[in-house]
Amino acid sequence: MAEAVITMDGWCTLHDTRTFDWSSWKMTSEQERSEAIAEFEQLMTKWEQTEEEKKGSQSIYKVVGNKADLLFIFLRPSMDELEEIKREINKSKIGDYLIPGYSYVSIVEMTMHNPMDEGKDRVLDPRVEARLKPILPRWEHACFYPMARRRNEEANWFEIDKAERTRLLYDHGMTGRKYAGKVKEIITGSIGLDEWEWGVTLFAHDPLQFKKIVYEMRFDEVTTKYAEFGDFIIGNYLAKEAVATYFAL
Ligand code: VOV
Repeated sequence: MAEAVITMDGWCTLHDTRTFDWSSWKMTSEQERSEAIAEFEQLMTKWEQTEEEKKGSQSIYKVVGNKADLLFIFLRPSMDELEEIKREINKSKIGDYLIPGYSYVSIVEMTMHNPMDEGKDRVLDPRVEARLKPILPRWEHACFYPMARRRNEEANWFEIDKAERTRLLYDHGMTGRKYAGKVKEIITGSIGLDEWEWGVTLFAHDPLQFKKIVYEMRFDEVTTKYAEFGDFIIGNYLAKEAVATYFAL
């Protein structure tokens, strides 16, 4: 029987997509609209304070395709807080127009696969802490997709030797390193929490880099042999200062 790898787990994560009900919004009075926007900005300020206190992080993206209009990413120490945030949005005035769409629940994850880390106490390393409780980079673009490792007769990730899995992920990490400064990744584990096994959240200044890294990784053995992918979603960063403009008619 193959050995399970030890994971280190960090903040709980919610990817929450919403479609904006523009038709109803257009029928709403200007005063109601500005009150809804002001209340939403206050919510964002509250979330920012949580981030300043290092008790979580969040970001909002304007979704490019028609899968949704907005993608919210929230990271918090507990699932309770994530559910509370969702409820807070739904109860807010603007929540009346934010129709819930696809969502994904997972937990920031690092595995002990990296052979270069063998023997080191990763828990005490502040870089590990920063990766498990990440402050989302305010880069211009984000890309999210869920994925799983293949589990069929010819290729079963959960059956192969731990050393082999470490080798494959090491090679994967080497490909990833080429994108330092261009792509940042947050891997969240979702086994037992959502439909796939991992959520991949990528950040880039230039969205072309998403295409390049995902393409290049398709040639890594770990992806070629063992990766299955869900739907991709691409968004452009929405800063608090730009919220009023986003909702303006
Ligand atoms: C931005 C670049 C980048 C870098 C540097 C990087 C490095 C690393 C390292 C060193 C490790 C292993 C140790 C750990 O920390 O867990 C991982 C782990 C993982 N990765 Fe990764 N990855 C990147 C990027 C990156 C991408 C673009 C993808 C999507 C795959 C693709 O084909 O589209 C991905 C997936 C994953 C997954 C699902 C895991 C967990 C697998 C498991 O079975 O446990 N990843 N990853």
